[in-house]
Amino acid sequence: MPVATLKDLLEEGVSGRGVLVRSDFNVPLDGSTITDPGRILASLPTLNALIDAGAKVIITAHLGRPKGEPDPKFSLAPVAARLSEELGRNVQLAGDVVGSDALARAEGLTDGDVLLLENIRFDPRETSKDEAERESLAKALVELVGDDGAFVSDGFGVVHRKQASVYDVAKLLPHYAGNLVAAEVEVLAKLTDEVERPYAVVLGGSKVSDKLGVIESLAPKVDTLVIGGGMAFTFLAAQGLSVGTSLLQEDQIGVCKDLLERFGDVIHLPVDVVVADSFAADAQSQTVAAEEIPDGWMGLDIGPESVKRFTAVLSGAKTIFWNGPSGVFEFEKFAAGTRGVAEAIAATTAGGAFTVVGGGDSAAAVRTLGLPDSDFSHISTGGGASLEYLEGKELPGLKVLES
Ligand SMILES: Nc1ncnc2c1ncn2[C@@H]1O[C@H](COP(=O)(O)OP(=O)(O)OP(=O)(O)O)[C@@H](O)[C@H]1O
Ligand SMILES: O=C(O)[C@H](O)COP(=O)(O)O
Repeated sequence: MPVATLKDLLEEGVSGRGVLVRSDFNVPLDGSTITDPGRILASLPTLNALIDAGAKVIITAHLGRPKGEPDPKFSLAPVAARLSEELGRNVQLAGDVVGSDALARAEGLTDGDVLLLENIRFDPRETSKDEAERESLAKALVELVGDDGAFVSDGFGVVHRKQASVYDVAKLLPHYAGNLVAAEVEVLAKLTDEVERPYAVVLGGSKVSDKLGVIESLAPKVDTLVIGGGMAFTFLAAQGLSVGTSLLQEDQIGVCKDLLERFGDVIHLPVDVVVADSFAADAQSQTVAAEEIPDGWMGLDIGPESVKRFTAVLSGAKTIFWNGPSGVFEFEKFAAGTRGVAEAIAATTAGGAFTVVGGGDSAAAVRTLGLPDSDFSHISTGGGASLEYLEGKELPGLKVLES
C-alpha cells in the first residue's frame, strides 16, 4: 500500500506548522565523541527540506539502551552539537523528553527552528509493552507539535520497533515517510524482489538474542550464511565446543543445534578465533582453533583461517548483505577479522556484485577501518531493521505509515 511521503507534506505546506520527526541518532560513541556520524548525515535531507519550508522542527530520537530513566551517559548532547554544525544553525537540546523544558522550548520555536528532545528512552513509556502507556507518551509528543502538527518517520534503523515515538505517535498525527525511510526501502526491495544469486548474508555483532531469530527465516532464502562476531559462539557451543567466557546465549543453544541440523550446508562458522583474557583494548590475546578456546578466555574476533575461508565462500556471490562486525573492531587488536570480511565483500562489489552493509556499528566499522563507502553498493542505516525487512517481516514503523 502506498504511503504519503515528505514530498506530499511539503506540497500541503508546512510553514509555521510543528513537525515531529523521528530520526535514528543511535550513533557509536567513544565517550562523548561520535565515531561515525553516518546516521546523522543520512537524516539531513529530510531535516533541511523541512527547515527550508519553514516548519518548526521537533526531533525525537534514542541513543543506546538506557533503563527508562535519565542517564547522562546516553544524553543526545553530542548529537545536538554535531547536528548544529551540519545544519549550520543552532539545534536546541531540551533538558527532558516531554517535560516542562521541552514544552517551553517547543512553544518558543519560530519558523525554521530545530529542537531536539532528550533521549526518548529516558521515558519508560517509549519501550513499554503496554499500549496505553505508549499511547500516553505519544500524546505528550503530539502536544509539542500542536493541533495542526504532522509526523515524519525518518529513523529507518528503528522502524522494526513497536515503540511510542516510532509507531503509536503515527496513529495520532498525519504521517509521512521521510526521505531516508523511502530511500532505504527502495534499495532493500532489490534484495527481496528478484535477488541475483548466489545470495550471501554475513552476520555478526553483539545483539545475539535479537538476531538469532532472523537466521531461522533467512537460512532457507539464502545460498550462504556466514556467521562471525559475538553471534558465532552460541553456534560453536551448539556443536559441543567450549567457548570460555565468550558472548553466549545459553537458552538458544538448542535453537542453534536445530539450525545447524537443517541448514548445515548453508551456514559457515569460524574455524579459528582470537581470544582475550579480558574485554579490553590491551588484553592479552592469542589465536586458537575454534575447538580449543581455553577456559576463562573470550573470543573477540575471528581468526585468519576463518577470514580465508569466508573470503572463498563469498567470492562467487552476486548479492551480499552484511550486518554485524565479525569482531570487536573498536579495539585494534581485534579488528583484523572485520577488516578481512569487509575487504572480501568490497572485492565482490568490484567484481559486479550488489552489496549492502547495514547497521550502526557495521557502517562505523567500514568507515573506521578506512574503507570508502564506494566499496559497497549501499550502506544502510538499519541493522536489525534491514534484517527484519529482508526476512519479509512486517515492520511496525512502516506498516503504521500505510494507515
Ligand atoms: N566476539 C564479540 N564479542 C563481543 N562483542 C562483539 C563481538 N564481535 C563483535 N562485537 C560487537 O558487536 C557490536 C555491534 O553489534 P550490533 O549487533 O549492534 O551491530 P550493528 O551493526 O550496530 O547493528 P544494529 O544497527 O542492529 O545495532 C560492536 O560494537 C562489536 O564490538
Ligand atoms: O542501532 C539500531 O539497530 C537501532 O538504533 C535500534 O536500536 P535498538 O536495537 O536498541 O532498538
